[in-house]
Amino acid sequence: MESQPPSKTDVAQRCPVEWVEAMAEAGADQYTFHIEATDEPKALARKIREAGMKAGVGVKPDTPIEAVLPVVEEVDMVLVMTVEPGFGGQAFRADMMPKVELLRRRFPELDIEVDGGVGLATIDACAKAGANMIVSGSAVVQADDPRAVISQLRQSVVKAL
Ligand SMILES: O=C(CO)[C@H](O)[C@H](O)COP(=O)(O)O
Repeated sequence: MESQPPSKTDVAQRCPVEWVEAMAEAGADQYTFHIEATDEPKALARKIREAGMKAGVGVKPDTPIEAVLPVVEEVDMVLVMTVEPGFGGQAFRADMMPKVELLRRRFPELDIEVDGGVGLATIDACAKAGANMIVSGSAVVQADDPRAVISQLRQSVVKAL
């Protein structure tokens, strides 16, 4: 059987607990919820793992990183939003990099993702801060050569690991 690419789901909506089983049944490998969307992040993370997926927790720009620290031991990845969630094409928030740096210092093995405004002009700041997973929308889809951009983004992260 051909191997399938990993399937990753970011759920920014309210009531993220309602979608866990459906996403697992649909074949998602990882389920990321936003810390602002639940009062019970640890229980949600456990439910996601029990459903056979990796658990991720995201934090919006206006939320202090301290909000996710109690949950880190229960998740596989922390997503630091570098724009307000909602749509692509927004400007990268460099002032979010201290959140990434703090996480990397405290959790050397943790997967740390950044999402929003990440492209060739901003990837080095993310990589240097300690991000090892990135989401890049506009910079890739609007590029003349998307493959080359993806490759350069990847190289920047790998170089900093
Ligand atoms: O939906 C998003 C944020 O909610 C996009 O994933 C994110 O903004 C990436 O797009 P871009 O690289 O264009 O910023």
